Amino acid sequence: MKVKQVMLENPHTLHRSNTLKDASELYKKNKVNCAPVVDDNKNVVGILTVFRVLEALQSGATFATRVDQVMDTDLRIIDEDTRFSDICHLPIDRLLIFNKQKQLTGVLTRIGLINKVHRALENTENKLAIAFKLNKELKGIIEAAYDGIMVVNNQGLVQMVNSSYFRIHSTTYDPAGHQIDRLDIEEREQILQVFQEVLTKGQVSSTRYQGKQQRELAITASPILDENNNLTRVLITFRDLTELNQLKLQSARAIQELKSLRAREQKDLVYNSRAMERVVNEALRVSGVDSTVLITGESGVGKEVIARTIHRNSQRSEGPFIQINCGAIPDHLLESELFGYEKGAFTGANKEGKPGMMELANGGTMLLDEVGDLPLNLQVKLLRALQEQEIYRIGGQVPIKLNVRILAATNKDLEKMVKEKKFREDLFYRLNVVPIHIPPLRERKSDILPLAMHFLDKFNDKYKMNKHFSSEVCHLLEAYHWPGNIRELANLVERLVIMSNHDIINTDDLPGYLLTGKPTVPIRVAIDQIVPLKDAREVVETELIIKALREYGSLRRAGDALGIAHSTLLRKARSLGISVTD
Ligand SMILES: Nc1ncnc2c1ncn2[C@@H]1O[C@H](COP(=O)(O)OP(=O)(O)OP(=O)(O)O)[C@@H](O)[C@H]1O
Repeated sequence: MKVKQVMLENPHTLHRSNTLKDASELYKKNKVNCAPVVDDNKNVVGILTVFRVLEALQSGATFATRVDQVMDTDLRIIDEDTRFSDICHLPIDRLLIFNKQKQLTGVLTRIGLINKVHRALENTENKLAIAFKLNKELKGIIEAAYDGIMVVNNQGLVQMVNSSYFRIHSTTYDPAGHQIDRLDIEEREQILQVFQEVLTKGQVSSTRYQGKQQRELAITASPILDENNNLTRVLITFRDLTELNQLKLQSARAIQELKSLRAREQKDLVYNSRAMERVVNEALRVSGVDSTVLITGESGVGKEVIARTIHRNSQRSEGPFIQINCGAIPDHLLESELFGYEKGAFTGANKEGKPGMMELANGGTMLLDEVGDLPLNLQVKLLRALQEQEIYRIGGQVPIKLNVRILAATNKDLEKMVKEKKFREDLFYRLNVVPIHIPPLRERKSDILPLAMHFLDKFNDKYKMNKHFSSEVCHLLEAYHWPGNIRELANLVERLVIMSNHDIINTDDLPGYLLTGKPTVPIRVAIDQIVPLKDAREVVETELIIKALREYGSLRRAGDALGIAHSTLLRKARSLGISVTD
């Protein structure tokens, strides 16, 4: 502390010709106990303290006595910038304080000093109280933080941690007072890393720590600077992501379940079997991402329905769903259907040119149905379009950027086709990013009745009817092996609704092949002589095949009734010498 901070500034002065009465009045009026004495030129010539006045009065002076007769002239002049500690041993009441220009700027008096010290003390006490309150509030805030907090000084000494730190670490071990590189905690390396980074770069640094039992922490270190921008401490926070991750997982599950419920509510998607539930869940899962999906399964199992489900539940649901059946469009038209063409691209082309299906699907989803029927030259073009996400119209020079999600469906064995070089391997892998296989209806029998009822409602509505199935019909529908899958079931139900004469659809209304699908009487074979097994088999097979062909009239239906593919039936019939036309 400097003298100028504790002196009495701009003191009132006495003129040397003033009397002791003048001096007493000055002291009284200004509540001081000394005054410098100046001459006509304002030069300080002495100093007069109350004590000196009393001494003088005791020794015979009167109030009329001039001050220059009793004042102290043995002057102690101190520079105002002198440190107080250097002069505090001197007689305080008699010190005159000058500035560098040798002008009187103050006096140092005991009373003044006491007053100043008192005021300073009061001030300090106030400030201390405020600081104390602030400190308490700050501690409260740090304690209230849900994140764990650790304060480390710039030497790496941990100064404090809050209670969330203990909660997050499930520990009572207090790291305060320990060096950061010697802490006995799992994520010491990570803490050290962010701490060092803050020290070297002076910036916030973060990292993650993946601990045992899926515990995950986000660790962030931030610099604390003093008023001169020097880094004094590092604040390290610990955020427990485990809970957050679990919440995320729970919300993802909830979304998934909601989707699942919504999908179940979708009127055109009926199922009850575990197998189909798995398929639908797979579809819902992939609907959240933009990957290519290859949907496989026999004809009529619901590949398109699943493709639509994926689209409807994806972020593209507001965009178009465009489907192209690669097997139904003649090869020479397929390219222009898929990619479009520019005006005048070929004779017969529309004058204005025409966008292809892929362009129409922009922002949405495109289903390449019967993708196995795509000719090889178009497979190359499709692959390029998928990889580049852009296409050229036929006759076009400018690429058109695409944002289309591709779904492909087939009832063919594409892997086999790849081996036979009928399908490009690279395109197969590009399409088969996520495979979804839909099992045939005969492998998910618990779906048959719900589907049959669904179609019954639908066609009753359509034809303004009120038909029902007899319980036997229900059994037979369930027992049948549905080679044409759901499409076949839908067609049959529509036919039954239209054709049956009564409100109850009974077994008489069913086609014969459905009745033989589940025999109502046990099979009996009449044997009247012993013959070798091989011959017996041939006889039985021949009779059965002839009977089936006669009854059903077509190879396919006869094959269905016998439970073999029509090609097998043809081969067998020929080998047994039965004449059939394919
Ligand atoms: N789960 C289902 N719920 C209700 N209807 C279904 C279901 N699955 C399929 N269908 C209906 O069955 C018919 C055939 O389905 P879809 O066209 O999706 O089969 P697909 O496997 O794509 O056939 P293809 O291979 O012949 O193209 C459609 O009328 C469809 O609406």
